[in-house]
Amino acid sequence: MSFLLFPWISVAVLGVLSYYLWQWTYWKRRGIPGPLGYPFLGVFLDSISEELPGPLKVREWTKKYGKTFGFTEGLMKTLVISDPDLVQEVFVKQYDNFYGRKRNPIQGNSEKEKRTNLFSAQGYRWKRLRTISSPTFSNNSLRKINTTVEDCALELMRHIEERSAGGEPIEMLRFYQEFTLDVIGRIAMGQTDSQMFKNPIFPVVRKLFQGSYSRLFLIGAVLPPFLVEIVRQILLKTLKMGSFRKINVITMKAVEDRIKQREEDEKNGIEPGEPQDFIDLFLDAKADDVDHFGEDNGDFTKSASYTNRQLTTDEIVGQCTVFLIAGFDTTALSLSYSTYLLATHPGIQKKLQEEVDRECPDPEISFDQLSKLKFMECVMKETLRLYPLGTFANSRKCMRATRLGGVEVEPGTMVQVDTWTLHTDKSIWGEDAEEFKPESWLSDTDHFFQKGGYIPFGLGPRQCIGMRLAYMEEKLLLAHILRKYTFETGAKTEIPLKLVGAATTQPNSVWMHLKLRN
Ligand code: HEM
Repeated sequence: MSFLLFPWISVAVLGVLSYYLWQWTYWKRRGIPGPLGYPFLGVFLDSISEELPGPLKVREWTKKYGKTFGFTEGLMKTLVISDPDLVQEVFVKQYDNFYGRKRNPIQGNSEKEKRTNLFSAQGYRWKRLRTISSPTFSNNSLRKINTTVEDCALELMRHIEERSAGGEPIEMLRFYQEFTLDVIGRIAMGQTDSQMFKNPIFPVVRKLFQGSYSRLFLIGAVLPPFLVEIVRQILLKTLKMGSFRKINVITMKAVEDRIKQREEDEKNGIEPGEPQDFIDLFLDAKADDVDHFGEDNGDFTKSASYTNRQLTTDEIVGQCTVFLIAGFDTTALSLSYSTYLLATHPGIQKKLQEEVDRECPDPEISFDQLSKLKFMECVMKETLRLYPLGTFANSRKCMRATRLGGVEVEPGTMVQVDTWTLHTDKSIWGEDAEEFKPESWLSDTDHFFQKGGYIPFGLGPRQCIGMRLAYMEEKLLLAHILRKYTFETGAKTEIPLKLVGAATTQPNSVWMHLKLRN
């Protein structure tokens, strides 16, 4: 019997191998330049190499192959772009052709999962989640959580005071991660008080962003489709995805507890008060206009199971979890890069301190005072220009055949922006594009707003939903720190920063002395 099966198995294996080889030469056959890597794997080994973080490797390739090039990782094919017009085309003008985001198959099928989230969902499901979630990040909602965020900032100040009292330097990235986790824990995961430096999920969350785990995760790109689900289940039970599960369990409990508490309050005739956090806001949220979207293509039509105007418990857990994952490291990194740039540009730091002293004279810093910190905003914008974050998210999946700058793009092709190159393109930013010059955001910024030229939070309908929250957290914390301290570099500070990472880029460390101001 096995003898009879042999020819069929051989044909099947040969078929799979030939298909992999055919895909490996995909861009070459179309005359698009790019790194070939190895047969079957494409550039997968470069993606997991520790030599250079992924986004910086892509920047090197742009230098070599130009502003449009392609690469493959197993069966996944990616077109990389760094021309602002093409970015605008993909993210805005041709949004209907590119409404999915690049995803590794090991992340599962966002169409089928009960607990999908805003980051992974696409089509109608994404639109519904986005419509329901958007009010949660409005000025009105952020104003309500300003006190909680300030509480977290003041708690971090206590830890900074303790740690810096003897003149010891502080590793600021670690401190900022404690702050951002505390904020998300308190506004999206049901945490009732500060857990700074004692939160049991801190190592679990941090692990998600560590290089070795991120690299393992990338393996899904090169597996044949029939193996993806098997490997996914193994990873879910063991490594990185085990961390996802722990976070999900904590959030699920918080949401269920809140639902029970609301039911009990209702039974006892207690009037619902002001929403305390995102869980309350999500439980209250309704999308009245969700079925009035006018897309004329089939992808946005409602599937029977997701027409509910309110979020299901699973969806609330999905949203809160993704806010933790999308908001924890990004905001902490942005604060770390700003800190480094301020310490290495003392004149700019002084100017910022003067603004903070002028605009925030009271012990507490109000939501309205934050909007007066214009120079602070320039510092944050300029930081994200020089050190863009989460750049892997600045990607789209082609959903229907189209053309992009003369290149035919087939459905299933991923389009990735090389944000690092875009943000220092001399034709947009001038000859001193690599320099830190926040004051230029104060003056005529028309040339900065070349459409598609500056995308720290992405662009178009899928732009980062947490942008205003991130700015609010950063402004509040930096204002409190800079009123009291000046950042100074020391022997342990790495200058220039040593950048590490796999799918993301982060500084190896950001050691700072916090010198008390007179
Ligand atoms: C400095 C901090 C942050 C940076 C630099 C950042 C950056 C980004 C980028 C580049 C994208 C992709 C946008 C696109 O595809 O057009 C994104 C999407 C997203 N971000 Fe952020 N982010 C930050 C903070 C946050 C925070 C605090 C949250 C939530 C609490 C958050 C939640 C999300 C979500 C849910 C998406 C997906 C949006 C969608 O597809 O509809 N981010 N972010």
